[in-house]
Amino acid sequence: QTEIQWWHAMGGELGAKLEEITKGFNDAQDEYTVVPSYKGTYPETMTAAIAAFRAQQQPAVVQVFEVGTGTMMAAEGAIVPVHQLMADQGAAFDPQAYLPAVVGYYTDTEGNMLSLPFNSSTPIVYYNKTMFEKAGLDPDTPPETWAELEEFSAKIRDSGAGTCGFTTQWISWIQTENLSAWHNQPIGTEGNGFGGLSARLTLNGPVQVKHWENLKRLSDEGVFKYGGPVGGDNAAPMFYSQDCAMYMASSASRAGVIANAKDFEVGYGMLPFYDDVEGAPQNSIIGGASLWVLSGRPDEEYAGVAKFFEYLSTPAVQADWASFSGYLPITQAAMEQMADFYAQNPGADTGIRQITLNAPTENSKGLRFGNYVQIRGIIDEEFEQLLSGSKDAQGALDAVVERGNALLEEFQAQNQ
Ligand SMILES: O=P(O)(O)OC[C@H](O)CO
Repeated sequence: QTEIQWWHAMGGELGAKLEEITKGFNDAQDEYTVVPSYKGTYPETMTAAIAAFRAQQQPAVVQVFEVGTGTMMAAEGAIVPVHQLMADQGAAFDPQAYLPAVVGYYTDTEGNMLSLPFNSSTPIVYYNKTMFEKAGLDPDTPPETWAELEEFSAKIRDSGAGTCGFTTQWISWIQTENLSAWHNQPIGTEGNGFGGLSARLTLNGPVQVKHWENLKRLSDEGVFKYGGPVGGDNAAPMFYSQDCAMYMASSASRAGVIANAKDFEVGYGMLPFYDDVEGAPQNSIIGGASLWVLSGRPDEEYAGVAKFFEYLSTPAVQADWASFSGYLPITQAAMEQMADFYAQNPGADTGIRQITLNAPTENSKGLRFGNYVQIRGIIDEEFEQLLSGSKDAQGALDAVVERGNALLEEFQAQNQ
């Protein structure tokens, strides 16, 4: 038997489901055993894989979050492009089967898909219907705009239903990148980096500045509670404990929310928007991750990886994973299989409706920048400067642009 190492970043309920899916493949044939290993957060998993590659101890497959795509695409000798792997191994692979928002993200400028889409998400609003009722709010109506979100938060706090209006995961992904796409604002030049390595950040525009200013004010007022850097791991507990009535998080936080919302009913809503921004709401962008194949492993492992990827791409596996997790159905076929599930689980389709709300523009089809994992770290650092009062919103976002652009220049110089 050939063992195939798969490093991933899925913890909790998602990790358990990933192992169950892998077992399904291992049990169905006897040539290969895929061994999944949890390596921590997305940035930790990516860093571990890069270090392992340098030490020639890399796994065959690694799960890399969507914002690592620019860096992975540039690492030409280190990766085996998925379209090439599947062709070399004579495996079935149809990039056209994937939804356009997904294909575009993982395809190079020649139209080749370089990694295998596996888990695509988008951020949504989870809200506590039980707290809404206590506050005299309609439990079936989530806030549509930021003004409503503030109004609802005031009612939650004034009525004593909760101490905090809302919290959020990922200041970078949700409150900066998606905020921008949702309001049809660019975050960088060259179509948010899709046009090439000369792209530079522009995420210090008036809409982003106004939004960060609001988050600072709401934080000072106690309406918003910050969940911490990177994914904002402290946010979920504040929602589960019913301190905060609303929680902006990945659609794939659904599995965790269902498991932890023991004493209350959960509602689902789209991200709020500013109704004075023309073109909002536009569409949100994907998050999550894809599977990259690393070079330098024995040939027999690649034959097994191709078989495993065929299995992961079947509509049944995709639909099972998406229904359980809240990740989006990433192929047309999986989406069709999920029609009954969506009909029986109101709100579970919020993410897919939001990401397809309008045809994507240059500002809302995603982003592709090198060194972006580090740039996300800068976004977190500057947001904390804002919260502590050391900088105002304009100053913090200007600093993100200046420091981020230095990293983009460095990346361009190294990869041209
Ligand atoms: O938690 P996920 O898998 O939906 O991913 C969230 C972000 O996209 C990570 O960059």
